[in-house]
Amino acid sequence: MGISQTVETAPSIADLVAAEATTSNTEVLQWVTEVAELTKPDAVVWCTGSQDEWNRITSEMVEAGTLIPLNKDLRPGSFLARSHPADVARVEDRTFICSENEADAGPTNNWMAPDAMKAELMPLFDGAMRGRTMYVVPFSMGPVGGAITQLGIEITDSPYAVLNMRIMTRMGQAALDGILPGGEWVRTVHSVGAPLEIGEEDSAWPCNDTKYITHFPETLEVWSYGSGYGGNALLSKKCFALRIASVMGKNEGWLAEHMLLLKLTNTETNKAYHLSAAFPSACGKTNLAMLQPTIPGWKVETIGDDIAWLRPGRDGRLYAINPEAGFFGVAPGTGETTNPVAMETLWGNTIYTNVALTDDGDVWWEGKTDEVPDHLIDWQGNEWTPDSGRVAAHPNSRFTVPIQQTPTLAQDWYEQNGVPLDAILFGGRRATNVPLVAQSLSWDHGVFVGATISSEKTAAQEGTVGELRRDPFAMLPFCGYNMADYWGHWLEMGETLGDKAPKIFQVNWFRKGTDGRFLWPGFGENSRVIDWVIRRVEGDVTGRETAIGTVPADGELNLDGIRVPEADMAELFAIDPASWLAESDLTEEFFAQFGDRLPGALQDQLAGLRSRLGA
Ligand SMILES: Nc1nc2c(ncn2[C@@H]2O[C@H](COP(=O)(O)OP(=O)(O)OP(=O)(O)O)[C@@H](O)[C@H]2O)c(=O)[nH]1
Ligand SMILES: O=C([O-])CC(=O)C(=O)O
Ligand SMILES: [Mn+2]
Repeated sequence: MGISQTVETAPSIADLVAAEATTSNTEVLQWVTEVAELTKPDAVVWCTGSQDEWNRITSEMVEAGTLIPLNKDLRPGSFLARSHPADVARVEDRTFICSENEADAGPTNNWMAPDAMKAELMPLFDGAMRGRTMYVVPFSMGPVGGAITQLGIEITDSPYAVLNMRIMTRMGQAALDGILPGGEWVRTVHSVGAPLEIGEEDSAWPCNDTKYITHFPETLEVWSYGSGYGGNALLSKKCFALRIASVMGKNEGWLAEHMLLLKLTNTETNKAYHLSAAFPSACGKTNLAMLQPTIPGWKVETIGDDIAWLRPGRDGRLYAINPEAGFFGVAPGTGETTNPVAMETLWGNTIYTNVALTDDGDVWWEGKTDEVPDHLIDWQGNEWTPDSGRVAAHPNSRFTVPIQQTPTLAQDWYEQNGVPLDAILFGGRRATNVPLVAQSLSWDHGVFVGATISSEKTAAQEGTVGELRRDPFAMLPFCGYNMADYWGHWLEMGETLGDKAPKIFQVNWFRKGTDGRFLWPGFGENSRVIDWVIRRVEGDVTGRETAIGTVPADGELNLDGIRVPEADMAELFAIDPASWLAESDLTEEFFAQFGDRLPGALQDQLAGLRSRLGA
């Protein structure tokens, strides 16, 4: 039903909202009505998450030219979307934490006072959905009713966002029914910021040069304007599940983390372990989550690839869930040899964004196959041949696919109350300095290690690829409050967990030789590192203590069946005190910006490191 129909008594916006409403919760109805009155859409659709709804929206988008259906025999139920060439990644400089007090956002976030931000946003949202349909998308992060689960609603004028949300979350009626009067839920609003005049033709990827990704942690709201790209538009993901949830967790005694989650089973003893790992964007979470061990003795199953919520359980251990229901993964570099599990997962029902199209209606990206096709349509819709001199797929091109298609999915993904964690890994992309693996000397030292992670920039955020930046806990762009308070919260969690706390390790798959090649083969071979990690957890190996942590002693890392030259192995574990001292100076500078909010325990850890390095 549209308000553009020429009847004398055009229905009011409130009527439009109420007519199709699938809830009687007055708080929800009132909020949806307010947003509709502000944004002035032509129509309102309450999403139920049904297959019919999916079919209808995909057909409409194919007709509008926004989605290209892929060859049904090769990729059933799958589509390609090409974004605007300037709307391809998260926009961190346009991302704001709008807490009442600036100090609560901390020095690593852009901040604006909530009232000031709302005053800036409201004129933009006023009429932003004109000529478009407003979708009301209820979703659950985690199994509905679970101990760690949270609920939210995204209002969006992007059907692309709706389809992605249906894959990425438990979206639909059950989530809406779970929102009880007076209950806690997160309100998120998204507009591509491209209202249509009557008769104006739409573009395939509407967006706006002006972009705002704004978070209001005190009122549990997200307002996102101007971008259709995943991390900016799928508000369940980085906006809610990390930025807002990290604040909820701080207040309620849990943690929202940029972590993959996996289950490991020792095939001899049948004992199961759970491990989470925080690596910055495009630094290997999806790959590790789908690890295919190259050594015998381990079965690896996937639980999550990007976000984990952690909460102490009744038995005093730390429990984790993957709040999401799909993967929004980096396409380039994903291939049969690097990540066969992902390739199998992608058999169908997938939305591809900014990859290349083959002549037979399939998708391609750099690294998908060894041989490069002779002809493609590139991510911008142009003819492409291998001598075009440019990439066929955007470096941050992505696939969105339901987690349930993963052949290695652990039954634990369905666990209402999560899985107990045995180990936590922190990592980054470091060409130098950081060894392949090192165990932290204590929980506090582990928090220090997490707090001081730096990594080379990737294509997942705008900016210069390769530049080294601090990315504490891989949360630099995702922590919704003062990072120093966040470290304090982690330190407190260690006190709460005591000797039931998971063990903390640092890893680096990306160390390079002077010739620029990776020293470690990575991917499936990372199982050798995980194997050592679990043997440390069990106390089966002693390791060798160094200034920066405990590394495998000679012979402890299983290298059966691979050939890494001895010189490379030595370089992978080389710890150069001079460069670590130089790094300590940078850490001191980095810490200084937090002033007296920096927990004293981290200062102590820095002093301890320097003294172990012989300073
Ligand atoms: N050399 C090397 N490259 C790796 C390894 N694991 C992953 N990569 C590459 O790193 C890139 C990103 O990997 P992903 O697993 O998609 O990264 P992610 O952390 O899930 O990224 P986000 O979805 O942005 O959070 C891909 O190009 C991978 O091929 C590894 O062990 N060694
Ligand atoms: O948020 C996104 O757009 C994709 C992602 O996982 C990341 O960048 O970490
Ligand atoms: Mn991520």
